[in-house]
Amino acid sequence: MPNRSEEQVITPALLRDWPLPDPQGGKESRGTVLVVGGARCTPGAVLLAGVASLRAGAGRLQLAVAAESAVPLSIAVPEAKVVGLAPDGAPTDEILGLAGSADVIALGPGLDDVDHTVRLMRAVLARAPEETALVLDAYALGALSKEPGLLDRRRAVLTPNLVEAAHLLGREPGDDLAAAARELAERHHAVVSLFGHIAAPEGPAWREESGHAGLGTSGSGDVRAGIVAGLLGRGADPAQAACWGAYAHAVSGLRLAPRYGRIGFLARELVDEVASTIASL
Ligand SMILES: NC(=O)C1=CN([C@@H]2O[C@H](COP(=O)(O)OP(=O)(O)OC[C@H]3O[C@@H](n4cnc5c(N)ncnc54)[C@H](O)[C@@H]3O)[C@@H](O)[C@H]2O)[C@@H](O)CC1
Ligand SMILES: Nc1ncnc2c1ncn2[C@@H]1O[C@H](COP(=O)(O)OP(=O)(O)O)[C@@H](O)[C@H]1O
Repeated sequence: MPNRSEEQVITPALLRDWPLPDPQGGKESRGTVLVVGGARCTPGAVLLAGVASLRAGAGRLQLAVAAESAVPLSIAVPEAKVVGLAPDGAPTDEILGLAGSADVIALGPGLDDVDHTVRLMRAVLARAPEETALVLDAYALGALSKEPGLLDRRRAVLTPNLVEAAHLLGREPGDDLAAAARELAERHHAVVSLFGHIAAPEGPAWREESGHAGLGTSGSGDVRAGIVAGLLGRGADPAQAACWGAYAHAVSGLRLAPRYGRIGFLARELVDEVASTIASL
């Protein structure tokens, strides 16, 4: 483990020495991921995150989205169980039931109202057992910036982009993203994955160096959050899921470059590369 002031560079060798759990049983042994998000105009964010979690190895997938999108989404992702949110974004009993039994809950992709998200998170987290692993992304991070107590020291990975990091920090993150990731990890007692910089609340930190401009594409953050959720589902601990997830996200982009160049690929194309990127290690 590196000391608290140093970042360890994430290389294939480092990851090979830190192997992912390789559950040998059926899908039950690789965890159930519940993705809660998808407001009226952005249901696709949940599709990206959910399918990415399966590509990263999750056993089962459940999606909760704006009610009007539930049927089309269930057809677009036949691998998932899909349930609808109430019109004001409130969780239904059905969603709370799923939250009570999921191994991993990814909150935020595609939500678009911070107050609705605070309410939704409060209800979902009240129902989720303490051992449930969490991934907070997008508007779940906006909700956390308003109510820092929401997380309550659970096992969690936060995956902010730079805008979300600014909301969480209460200022622009500036040039020292390693320090920003560390500050957020300490403040929220959670693993933070910020633009290639990963910090654990206990002090260790890592740096992923294959990130590039092509990853800055609509929906890319949703994919990254989904990969981390899938890795947690198959049994990785939060720091391991964040490090493997940052690598799998960035290298999936590099693998698309021969076809599209370094920019211009789509977030959904990243999803298609995730399983083989992970398997290549
Ligand atoms: N904008 C787009 O074209 C797309 C958005 N998508 C999803 O749609 C949602 C909105 O994304 P945008 O990038 O448009 O987000 P915004 O530009 O509206 O906000 C960026 C971030 O700022 C934070 N925030 C916003 N209002 C806040 C407030 N009042 N208090 C505290 N924090 C606040 C949230 O954490 C939010 O994720 C996200 O959940 C994202 O996953 C994706 O589905 C892909 C397409
Ligand atoms: N130029 C870049 N270099 C390295 N990583 C990047 C770059 N652009 C984006 N990323 C990575 O991809 C993630 C998602 O990109 P972003 O444009 O913020 O998408 P979203 O709005 O979907 O969150 C970022 O949080 C970061 O980890």
